[in-house]
Amino acid sequence: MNVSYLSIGSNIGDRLHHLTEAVSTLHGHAEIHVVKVSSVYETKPVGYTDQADFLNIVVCLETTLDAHDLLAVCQEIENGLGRERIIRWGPRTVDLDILLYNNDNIESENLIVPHPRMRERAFVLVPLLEIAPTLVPIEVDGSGVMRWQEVSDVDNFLRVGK
Ligand SMILES: Nc1ncnc2c1ncn2[C@@H]1O[C@H](COP(=O)(O)OP(=O)(O)OP(=O)(O)O)[C@@H](O)[C@H]1O
Ligand SMILES: Nc1nc2c(c(=O)[nH]1)N=C(CO)CN2
Repeated sequence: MNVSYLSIGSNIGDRLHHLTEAVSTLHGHAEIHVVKVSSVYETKPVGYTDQADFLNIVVCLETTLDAHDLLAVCQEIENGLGRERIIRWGPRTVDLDILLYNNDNIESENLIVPHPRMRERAFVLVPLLEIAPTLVPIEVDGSGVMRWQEVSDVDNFLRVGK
């Protein structure tokens, strides 16, 4: 089973409805099981700033789809909810980005994973931290390539004090 994390954002129309529809369509797919959904965060637009605030979430899912087929499902959901691509980083009814797919590094023409801008985006990192607090980026042997992996040995930690 493959594990993937997606970032989902919306800043047009009924933003919460768009997020809910995206999650329920993912979960309704025969080859996708949504495991965790973060809280909903209202965030200031990043990149192109002259647009409305976003609602953002991150979801964790298990899937038998490969990463490219998962991207196709994400794009079908975007199109189904009326996504139009007019301005780069501009307003959208819904946007689904693949952040991580297992521990894979993918660089194809239409898919880069881990998502190349995820480490600069608080609207990604804060909900990701909420649902995956032991997932950390670790550089592979000084190569500049980052792998996100679970830190080990946390099971025996005991939180003390506050
Ligand atoms: N990890 C990824 N997740 C989703 N799309 C990706 C990914 N890597 C590459 N892409 C490609 O990026 C293209 C543009 O996607 P989109 O229009 O949603 O970009 P964006 O969300 O506005 O910007 P950003 O990529 O910075 O989040 C898509 O057609 C897709 O093929
Ligand atoms: N706050 C916020 N800003 C963005 C978002 C987003 O989802 N939330 N998505 C973008 C392109 O993926 C660009 N800017």
